[in-house]
Parts: sequence; structure tokens; C-alpha cells
Amino acid sequence: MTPSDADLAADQLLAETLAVEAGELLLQIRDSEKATGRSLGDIGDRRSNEFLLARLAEERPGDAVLSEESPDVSARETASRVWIIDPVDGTREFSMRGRGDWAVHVALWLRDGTPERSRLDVSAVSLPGLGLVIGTGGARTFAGEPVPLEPGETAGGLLDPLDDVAGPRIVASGSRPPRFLAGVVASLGGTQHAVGSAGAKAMCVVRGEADAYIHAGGQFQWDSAAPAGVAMAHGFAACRIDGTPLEYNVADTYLPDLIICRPELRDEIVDAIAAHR
Ligand SMILES: Nc1ncnc2c1ncn2[C@@H]1O[C@H](COP(=O)(O)O)[C@@H](OP(=O)(O)O)[C@H]1O
Ligand SMILES: [Mg+2]
Repeated sequence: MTPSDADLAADQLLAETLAVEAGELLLQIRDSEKATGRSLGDIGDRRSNEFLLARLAEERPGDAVLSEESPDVSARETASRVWIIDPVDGTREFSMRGRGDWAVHVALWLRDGTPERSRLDVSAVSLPGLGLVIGTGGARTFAGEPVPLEPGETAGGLLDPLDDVAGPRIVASGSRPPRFLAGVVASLGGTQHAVGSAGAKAMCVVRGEADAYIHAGGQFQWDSAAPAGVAMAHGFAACRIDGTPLEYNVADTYLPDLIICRPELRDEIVDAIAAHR
């Protein structure tokens, strides 16, 4: 049965609320814990995961959950509602105090969701370091103030000011960029920028700081579900690097590559990747 608008709105509000609350918890952990580096990242992953699982069990006890930090259960494959969460995306950057390029991902995969949106009609990405949450309807601060998403209005973003940069701005992993990326960026006449976290990179595109996010070589469903859901809701293209759709709640959690970009760039990027792979 297709979910009603009221049900979708209630789920969307929950997704955004949980992404904000987990983000606030992570900021508090980062401020108060003595741990550094990998151990700080482990504490953040574990505590944010425990928090999100407890809140989902309370608010939506009948739903299945697929989390980066919990064992996968086959029951989700036959479920009609599956929350796909990444309690800290960009754990490495989270553990480097002062950085803002990390995120909390909360998406709800709906069997009866919109196929063109990979059934991720309900999605939220929070960027706790920037105090922002971006959902399918728009962006707001953690305090609830609406934030415009138009290009040029993204004060306090993740990239350096790029006024003098011509051509498409492509964001990619700083630690594991796709091997073909330099060739693709050159053939698009663009520039390459390193940003941590899949969610943070996708939100650079949604907020107009970048024109495309390209990844290949490894990733999992939770890394891209909420970012892709938010991007598609705002009219951006999201697909595999060969142009095929991103599929979620399939048995294999491995989903190694993606493109999230302005819709008019999609075909050109797919063609450039095919030429450089
Ligand atoms: N080659 C690879 N294999 C597996 N996961 C990868 C990967 N490259 C990136 N990722 C995951 O994708 C997310 C974004 O990575 P990056 O910042 O390098 O772009 C990170 O998620 P987590 O921080 O949730 O583990 C990272 O672990
Ligand atoms: Mg991740």
C-alpha cells in the first residue's frame, strides 16, 4: 500500500530528529571524551548506533534496521520498511577534532516507495560540525532555523571559496579517490576537491558548493542511502558509475560506487567514466 503523505511526513520528521539528536550526542562525545584518533571514532560509532537503535525501537518497533554498526539480519530483506543508518559517516574526520566533514545518515527504505528515488522517499543527513540537517524538504539548523539551499547562499560550507574556479567542481574521497578520477575531471574541464564522508560530499552538491560527487572502489548501502535519498528529493541525479540505478535493501550490503550530481552533468560524467575505467 502506498504510504500516505501524513505517514511520510511523520517518518521524515523522525528521520531528521534522529539525525539531529545523534549529531548532538556526537558533538558532546567529541567535547567530553579524552580519547583521540581511532578510539574516539570507535566510541562515536558505538554510542551513536546504540542511541539510534534505541530510539527506532521506541518510535517504530515494527520496522527493520540496517546499520553499519550492527549485525545484518536477513529478516530485513522481506520487510516493507527498513531504516538504513550510518551512525557516523566519516568516522575518520569525526575523530579529527575541528573538522566538519562528517555526518549522520538516517534513511527509510520503503517497499512501496518511489522507484525513481530508489524507494528512499524518507531521508535525512545531518552535518553536526556545521549544525545543519538536510532532509527531503529542505535544510535547517540544529536549532530549527530554515537554511536556503540556493547556490551562493551556502555560507559556512565545507569547501574553500571557489569564485575563481571554472568548470564543474567534483568532490571525492580524500583517502580513497577513484583511480579514474583525474582523467574524468580533466575531460570534464573541472576541478577535484577532497572532502571526507559520503554524506558531507553529497550535501556539498545539494547545497550548491560542488557540482558532482564521484566514488568507486568500495562502499556500503549505509554510506550512500540517506545522501542519495536527499539528493534525489532535491532533483539531483544519483546512480551507479555505469548509469544504472542505486538499489537498496538488497541482500548484498556492498554498493561500491556512485555518482551524485547536477542532473545535466549525469550523462557526460557516465560517458567520461566509461572512457577512463
Ligand atoms: N574503498 C572503500 N571501501 C569501503 N568503504 C569505503 C571505501 N571508500 C570509502 N568508504 C567509506 O565511505 C565513507 C566515505 O569515505 P570517504 O570519506 O573516504 O569518502 C566512509 O564511511 P564510514 O566513515 O562510515 O566508515 C568510508 O569508510
Ligand atoms: Mg559511512
